[in-house]
Amino acid sequence: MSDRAVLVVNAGSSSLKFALYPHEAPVGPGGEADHAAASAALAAGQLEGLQPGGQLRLCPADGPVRVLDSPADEHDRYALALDAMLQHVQHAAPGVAVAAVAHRIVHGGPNFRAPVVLTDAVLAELATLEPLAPLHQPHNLAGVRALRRREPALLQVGCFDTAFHAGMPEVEHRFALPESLHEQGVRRYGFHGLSYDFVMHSLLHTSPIRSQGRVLMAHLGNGASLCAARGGRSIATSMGFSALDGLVMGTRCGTLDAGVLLHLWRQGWSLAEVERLLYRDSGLLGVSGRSADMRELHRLADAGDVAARRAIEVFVYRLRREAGGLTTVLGGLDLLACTGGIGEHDARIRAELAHGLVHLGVQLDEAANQAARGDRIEPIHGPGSAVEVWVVPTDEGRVAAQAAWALLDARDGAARTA
Ligand SMILES: Nc1ncnc2c1ncn2[C@@H]1O[C@H](COP(=O)(O)OP(=O)(O)O)[C@@H](O)[C@H]1O
Ligand SMILES: CC(=O)OP(=O)(O)O
Ligand SMILES: [Mg+2]
Repeated sequence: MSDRAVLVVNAGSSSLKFALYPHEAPVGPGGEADHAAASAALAAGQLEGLQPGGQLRLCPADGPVRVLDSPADEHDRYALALDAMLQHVQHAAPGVAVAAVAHRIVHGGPNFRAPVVLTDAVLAELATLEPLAPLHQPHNLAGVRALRRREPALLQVGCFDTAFHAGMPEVEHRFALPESLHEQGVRRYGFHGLSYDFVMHSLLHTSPIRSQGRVLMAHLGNGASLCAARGGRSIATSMGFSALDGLVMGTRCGTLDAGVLLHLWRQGWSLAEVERLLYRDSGLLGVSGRSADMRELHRLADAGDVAARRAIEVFVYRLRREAGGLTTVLGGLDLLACTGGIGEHDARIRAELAHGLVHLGVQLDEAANQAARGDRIEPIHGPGSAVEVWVVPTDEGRVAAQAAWALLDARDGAARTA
């Protein structure tokens, strides 16, 4: 076993997911990583209760939950939680040194199109993007700063959700707004890029030809988006300037007529109230008035709850509508891939999406769809389907770890030749 590993951190508003990955040599014809052959994470889990007033807990992926002290001061909370995480990974992988920490950072803005070492200057620039992803960016950066305070010498690397979409054509990333705003960076960026990168590389091994054709990837989790890819690269995506656009999400509204915002402002809503409405009180939660969790909504809808059923119907309708638009951009469809918590586990939503694309020749193997558990990559299309359909369990952490290793290897190489 390798004696060095990269710790991947994905910090959210109340929890921080972590996983420790050993060194993985890039393999495959183009030097790309073979996700299918990759070894498992050496340790994984999450810290919960990071929000003020929360009960801090360390929840290892394969062990009992540890309840931690919960100091009131935010810096003390982070310090205590990170101590517990570092102790846990040292215990779970004895003798393995953490060579770097790779962070999932959702917004890289116009300038960060590849993984980067997180210096103070980089952090300051990334902080200016916080208003564009208020559910994610402030927490992503808080994780970096807290680790920096605790381990100042540790190399920290930022890996951006937006980077996978950096090559989208201009017509896709431009808003129909004046040039001056475009120059300020008001454009579409796209998100969930680490997930799409993982899915695309996974498909390259199972469907080497079709994965390079017209591919639609559906990342359906708490946040949700679609990505159209050709030649393995993103050419269009449903999320835009911020992580609000596109599909209906757990608590986010997705695409919204900007006239609604003008209407609310005229009614006297404050900026904070509008932000809260769009990011936290809308989506599945807003429409149902019940829950942001798709499992819970199915349970309620099956028991006859009309509002829960309506939320699922709006989610599915908008998913199909957006999928239709992107397949037109692609000029047809060779492969559809489903990932994220809902995409991996929810056979009913997968079927709803696939049935909305029958006109393109999508045909499911209904039994295979029902049987797919999201624990491995597997096909769910029928024998006569013109389009391959795959369930792909995503691993954003592995993409971040591989990016960090590439940076570390390049540094080691440069140090040897210096
Ligand atoms: N077995 C399941 N069946 C249906 N939905 C599921 C299942 N497991 C998770 N989900 C849904 O996935 C969503 C969370 O997705 P996930 O990708 O885990 O979220 P996050 O964006 O926080 O990483 C929730 O709506 C949850 O209900
Ligand atoms: C960008 C985004 O929405 O991420 P998540 O799905 O993790 O909330
Ligand atoms: Mg997610």
